[in-house]
Amino acid sequence: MTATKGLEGIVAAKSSISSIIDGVLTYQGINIDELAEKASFEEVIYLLWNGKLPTQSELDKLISQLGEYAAVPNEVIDGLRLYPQGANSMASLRTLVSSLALYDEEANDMSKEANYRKAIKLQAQLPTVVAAFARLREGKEPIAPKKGVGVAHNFLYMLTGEEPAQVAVEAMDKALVLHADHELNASTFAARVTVATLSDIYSGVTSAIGALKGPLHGGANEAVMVMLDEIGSLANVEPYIQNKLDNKVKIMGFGHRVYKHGDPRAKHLMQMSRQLGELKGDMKLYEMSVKIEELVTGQKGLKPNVDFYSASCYTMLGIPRDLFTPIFAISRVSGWTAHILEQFEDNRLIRPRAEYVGPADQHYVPVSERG
Ligand SMILES: CC(=O)SCCNC(=O)CCNC(=O)[C@H](O)C(C)(C)COP(=O)(O)OP(=O)(O)OC[C@H]1O[C@@H](n2cnc3c(N)ncnc32)[C@H](O)[C@@H]1OP(=O)(O)O
Ligand SMILES: O=C([O-])CC(=O)C(=O)O
Repeated sequence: MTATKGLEGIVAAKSSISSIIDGVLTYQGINIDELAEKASFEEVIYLLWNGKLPTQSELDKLISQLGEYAAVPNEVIDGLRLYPQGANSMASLRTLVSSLALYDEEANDMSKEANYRKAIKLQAQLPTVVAAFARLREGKEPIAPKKGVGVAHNFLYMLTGEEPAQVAVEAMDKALVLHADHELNASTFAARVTVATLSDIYSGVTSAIGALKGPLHGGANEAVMVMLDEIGSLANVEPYIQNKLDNKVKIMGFGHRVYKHGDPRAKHLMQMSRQLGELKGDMKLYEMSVKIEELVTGQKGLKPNVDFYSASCYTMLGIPRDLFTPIFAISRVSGWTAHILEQFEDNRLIRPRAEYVGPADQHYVPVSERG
């Protein structure tokens, strides 16, 4: 038995949800470039869960169900009020999702219908709890979700308490489409491992949030913004990045386990970053990002991934940087739940082996005789 570090190249599941073949990403066989330009996030959610694009009435029904389930139990919000000041946003989201399960009477109902309903609830409620987290820590009361609007619109509304600009809704919607699913990424794998024990969907999503939090995965979008803030100006990009590269420090938002010639989602976010900069009349973050890309790609051959340009986009939408990874979760919960439902359809416990590299032929030594 020989271990493959990081399971690189190991095919660990069959899935018909999304694919990455020769650097091309599809959701249910539809190229991400097409979906980014044409699909709404709600259409993508339906596509991931049902394997086909919705008809108008199916789409209307999903939007209405998302609106119906978006309010969260008061107890969950009351619990959130007790979280310590300065609590980490992803740790808070992890706890919030776990606590949502406590107040869902069907949390442990493993029927197909209940699991599909819980997928809708999770998709509906994540934006609500992220917005409530963001408001409460600023001393503001949470805003109740609206009915009949899409996830992007509702999230921005609940965050700010104001009707969001159309351009902001469109940008957020596209970002949600681009982040929705990605084959067997680390958080999705964590979700599938968890539910393959026949644990519940909330446990699967809680595991996934824990995995997404790390800076080698979803946490990289916040880390990119930390870097941009540290750099501070276009003039400082070159000395800052050169120093990191010379010292073999990883540049957040670059590289990918699967894509070796570039992440197809990055170009859409790059374009969005430029457009938002133009609209704002402030190109600083976009220009800094382009300069970083020139240096990192030029010297290391590493290309930006989905997390790189999303950082400048979200900042230009006025979103605090520690909400970037929770926003990733608001989108990816569609993919996590699709994978969980797929796992339940044809489940088998996921239990790989380890290559033992510890000592052999050891014996118990009484504590009094240990050196
Ligand atoms: C949504 C997502 O999860 S997208 C990924 C988000 N993560 C990031 O942006 C964090 C930065 N990137 C990385 O850490 C990596 O590229 C990962 C985690 C995404 C992929 O990792 P792996 O496939 O395991 O590659 P690994 O970390 O082994 O890197 C291979 C080599 O490239 C280098 N490398 C990889 N990424 C970077 C980077 N961002 N900056 C500088 N060097 C890098 C490594 O240092 C390593 O060099 P070495 O062989 O000289 O030691
Ligand atoms: O697939 C991966 O390893 C990481 C990634 O890009 C994602 O989850 O979107």
